[in-house]
Amino acid sequence: MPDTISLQPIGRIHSPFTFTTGMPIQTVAAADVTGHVEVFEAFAPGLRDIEHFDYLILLTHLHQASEKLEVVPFMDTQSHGVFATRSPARPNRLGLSIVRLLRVEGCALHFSGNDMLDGTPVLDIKPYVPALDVRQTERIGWFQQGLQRLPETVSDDRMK
Ligand SMILES: C[S@@+](CC[C@H](N)C(=O)[O-])C[C@H]1O[C@@H](n2cnc3c(N)ncnc32)[C@H](O)[C@@H]1O
Repeated sequence: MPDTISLQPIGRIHSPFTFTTGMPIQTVAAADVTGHVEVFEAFAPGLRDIEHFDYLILLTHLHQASEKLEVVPFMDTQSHGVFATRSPARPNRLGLSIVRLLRVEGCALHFSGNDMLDGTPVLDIKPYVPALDVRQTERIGWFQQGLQRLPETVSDDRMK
């Protein structure tokens, strides 16, 4: 296995958020906040048929985050191992945002549900398919309590 893997962004996020402080922490809590993915021209053929999906999974590089192994998540006051959280500060700084596709204009994918900074590099886009992506589960760890905070929690700069 290689020690490092180099990835090429396929696009970038256009978002109203230029600072992490005060912005939404998850797309599900920011359903009214719009943005768009600018897909770079070289990747345009990969967009064929994408307009037939309501939701997309955006895999992003949260480029302004730091890399941590233990964090106090936005929705908790206790520290957790980063892999038990959705913290942006993590090895490789990968983000996963499920967004609602509003319309496609050329290489621009307009969406609602936005928890990404302006300029966030996009590494991949996948269609969200409930039959593949949804599981019923009761065991959600510390989120069992933490999710109660989701509606009123916004980001701060602790992940820098
Ligand atoms: C908690 S993460 C969740 C991201 C994604 N929904 C996930 O679960 O992987 C969302 C937060 O990441 C931070 N963030 C968003 N875009 C970023 C970027 N490009 N660089 C650094 N931090 C970013 C903001 O603090 C935002 O509130």
